[in-house]
Amino acid sequence: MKPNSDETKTDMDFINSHLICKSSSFSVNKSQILKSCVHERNGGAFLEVHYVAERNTKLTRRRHQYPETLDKCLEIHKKIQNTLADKRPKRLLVLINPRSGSRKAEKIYAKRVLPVFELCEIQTNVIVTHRANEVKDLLMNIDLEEFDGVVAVGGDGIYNEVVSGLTVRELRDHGQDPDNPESKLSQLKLPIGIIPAGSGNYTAWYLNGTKCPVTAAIRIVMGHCVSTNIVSLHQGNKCSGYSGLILGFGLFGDVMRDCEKYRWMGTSRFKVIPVGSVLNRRPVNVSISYIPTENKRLQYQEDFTIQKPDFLRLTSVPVTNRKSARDGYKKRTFSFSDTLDTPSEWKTAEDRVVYAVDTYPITMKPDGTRMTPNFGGNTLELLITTKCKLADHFRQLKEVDDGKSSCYDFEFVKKIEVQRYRVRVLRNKTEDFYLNCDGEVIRLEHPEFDVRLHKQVVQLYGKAK
Ligand SMILES: Nc1ncnc2c1ncn2[C@@H]1O[C@H](COP(=O)(O)OP(=O)(O)OP(=O)(O)O)[C@@H](O)[C@H]1O
Repeated sequence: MKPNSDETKTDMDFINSHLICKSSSFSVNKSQILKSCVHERNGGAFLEVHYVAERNTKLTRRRHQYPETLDKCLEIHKKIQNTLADKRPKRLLVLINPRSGSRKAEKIYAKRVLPVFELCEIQTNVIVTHRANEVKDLLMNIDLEEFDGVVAVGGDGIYNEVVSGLTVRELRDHGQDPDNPESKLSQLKLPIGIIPAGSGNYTAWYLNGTKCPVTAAIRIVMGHCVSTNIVSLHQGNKCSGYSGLILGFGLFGDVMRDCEKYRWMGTSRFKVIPVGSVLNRRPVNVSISYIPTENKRLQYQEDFTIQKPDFLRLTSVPVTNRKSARDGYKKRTFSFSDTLDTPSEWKTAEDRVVYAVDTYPITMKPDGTRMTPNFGGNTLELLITTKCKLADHFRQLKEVDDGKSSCYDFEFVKKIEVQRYRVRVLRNKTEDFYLNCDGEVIRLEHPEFDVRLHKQVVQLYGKAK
């Protein structure tokens, strides 16, 4: 039976009063306990408590043993079991990219992650991939009811594959066409965990403040989730992908294409190659149109007393929540993508010659002198880098790389808060253009692409705020 919060609090006081009296310097709270077990030895007994210690941003496992009577051990153990959150996952689908980073993903999983999962008695179904896009295909057909969450072991690319696979699956399961940019996306069925074992590992780093795989594993077993946004990318009536980290056109597409050519250099390619790409930067003639955030009816997000028109209520609320929607609309069930896009909301950007057009679904916001990642915000920042001197461009990119809060305060960088945007390349037909989608290179096949924000559709196992 699920304990109520009063019982949990009392149980926790009880547990701590017993644990503290055995070791005055030690107490635990509910969110620190990984597991407890009772051992009998030489006619006596002891309670073993596995818990989490946090130092800076890193989490480590610790263990404490308490000699007690068997009855007392069993009593405390039972109360600990009651307090452990029922949202902790019990069955995980683990997808490992053996080619990630320095090809140590399998080893990292076996040595640093599996012991945490085993300790917490999590059942795992582990699949090591053999090729790119295998994960996307697999997630189309696998029985998702069998799992409480999906874990990607690798870099931002394998995370992207999991997001893309689950997104297409979600749309298909709700009778929506992934190739239609107007399709409404609801929250993905399963939370996603990321074990950093790739080259960049930015998503895991933003999420946990560290690239430590043990910390990521502990965050997964604790079951706390952070809601995050993604964007969809369409070109020529086809979905080209989804991004949860970066979608960059122009310079950032070229940088990634150049870096892919030098994959054999390992992670050092990201330090050297971009310099050459910037030196060879290409101005691109484009027309950019967008739906600005302020035009949208955002009050629906916050103000639950405002009633949506009936036709929106019936179409936008996920099936499982429709009853509560009819019963007074108590649940927060719809997202921005539920509102209607009308042609009158589109605006056109003035700039026609650009070096880069990019967006970050995890928005970087200034916090003092540094940029810090923000998950699940209401808007997407469309960053347009217009014509500028090479030296100034280098200076600005260096500030981005250093995570400085002033990195977009350059007059040649335009920042527009949007919900959606389109870029049309007014191009020279012989030139190829590329997009950087979470570190993967996508070649532009059509003169126009369409990008749309989907808010808080992904739940990531991570640090609860
Ligand atoms: N078995 C495989 N062989 C080759 N490529 C694979 C395999 N499994 C997955 N991939 C692809 O490898 C690409 C890169 O993977 P991943 O992001 O995990 O590593 P990375 O590029 O080293 O790290 P990061 O993206 O953090 O820089 C992804 O696009 C993924 O689709």
